[in-house]
Amino acid sequence: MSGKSVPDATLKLETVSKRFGPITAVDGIDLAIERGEFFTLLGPSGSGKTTLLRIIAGLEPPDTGRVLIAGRDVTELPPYGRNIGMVFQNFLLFPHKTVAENIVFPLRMQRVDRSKRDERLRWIIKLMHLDGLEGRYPNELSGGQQQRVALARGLIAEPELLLLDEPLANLDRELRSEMEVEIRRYQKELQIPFIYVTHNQEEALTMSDRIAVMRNGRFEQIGAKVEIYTNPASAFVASFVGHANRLEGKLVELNGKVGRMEWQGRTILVPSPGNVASGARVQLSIKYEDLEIAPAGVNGTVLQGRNQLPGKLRDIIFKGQTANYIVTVAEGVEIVASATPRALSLKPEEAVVVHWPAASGACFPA
Ligand SMILES: Nc1ncnc2c1ncn2[C@@H]1O[C@H](COP(=O)(O)OP(=O)(O)OP(=O)(O)O)[C@@H](O)[C@H]1O
Repeated sequence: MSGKSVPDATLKLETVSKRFGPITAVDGIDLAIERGEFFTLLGPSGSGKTTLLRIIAGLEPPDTGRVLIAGRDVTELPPYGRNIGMVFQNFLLFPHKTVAENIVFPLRMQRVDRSKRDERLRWIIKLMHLDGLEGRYPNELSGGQQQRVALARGLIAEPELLLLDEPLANLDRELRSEMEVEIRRYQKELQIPFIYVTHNQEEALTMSDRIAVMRNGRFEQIGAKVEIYTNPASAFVASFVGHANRLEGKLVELNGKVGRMEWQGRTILVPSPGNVASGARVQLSIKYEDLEIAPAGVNGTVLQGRNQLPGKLRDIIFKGQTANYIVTVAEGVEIVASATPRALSLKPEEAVVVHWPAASGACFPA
C-alpha cells in the first residue's frame, strides 16, 4: 500500500468522443475535476459544450471513452444512477407544483422518507433565500426566484456534481450578474463541483475557478481563468475571452522573446509568436485595457520604449467605471483603448496617440 492516499477526482473523463453523422461534436476529451471546483465550458455555438454535458449527465451515450464519478465508472449508467444534479436553460419547473413540491421532487424520486425530505427542504430554502415562498406556484415568482428554485431542486439531493447549462440565459442583465455572484457563493459554501456551460465570457470569468475554451469538440485551452485571460494560447482564445484589438502584419524580425511586425508602413514590437519564421503573417492581439491614450502633443519621454500609434479620436463610449476610446489609426482601421473616463478630458476629433508597452499582448500566426 502506498503511504499517501490521493483522493479520486470527482469527475473524470477519459478520451470521450461523440459523433452525429459527419459531425464530431466531442472529440477525444480528457478531463479531471476536483472536489470544490467551479469549472466552466466556454465556447461558441456548436462547439460541443452541451453534448459533453449531456454525456456527463448520462443523457447521451459517448461513442468512445469512459465517464467516472468519484472513481466509479458510470459510462453505462442511466442519469438517475449517477448522483448528479442538473439545472438547464429552460429550467422547467413543474407549473402545477408549489415551490416546495418542485424542490423536493428529486428526493421523492429517490423515495427519501418524509422527515428527511422536510429537513433537507428547510436547509435548502434557507440557503437559497426562498423563505416564505414555499407555497407559491412558479408563475407567482420572479425570474430570479424561479432560478433559485431550479438550483435548489438541483442541489437538494446532495449530488456529487452539479451540471448547469446556460441557466442564466433567459434572465435580464442585472439579474444575471446578481445570480452569477450568488451561484458562485452557493458553490463555495457547498464545495460541490459545478460544471457550467456558457458562451458568455463575462459569466465564465466571474464565476469559474477553471475554464476550458471549446472549439470543434476539443479543448482549445484549459486553465485557471486568469491564465486563460492573460495568456491565451491561440488567436481563437484571445478573440473569445476579453475584448481585444487585432492587428495583422508581417513578422520582419525575431529576436528572442521579441519580434518586429510591419503593420501599415510602421514597425510594432510584438511578443514572439513562437514557431513562426521571420517573413510570416502574424496577428497581434492586444486587450482594450492594455492600451493607453494621450493627447497628440504628449511629452516624448512618457512614450519611450512603448509602441505608439498616432490617430484621431472618433468616439468615446461611456461605460461607467471605464470608457472605450475609439481611435482611427489608419484609413478604415480603428482600435479601442479602455480607460477611466475621469482621467481624461479628450474630445472626439482630437488628435491622439495610442501607446502600450512594447511586446505586451499576444501574437499568433495569422
Ligand atoms: N442530436 C443531435 N443530432 C445531430 N447533431 C447534433 C445533435 N446534437 C448536437 N449536434 C451537433 O453537434 C455539434 C455540437 O453541438 P452542441 O449542442 O454540443 O454545441 P454547443 O457548444 O452546446 O452549442 P450551443 O451553445 O449552441 O448549445 C453541433 O454541430 C450540433 O449541430
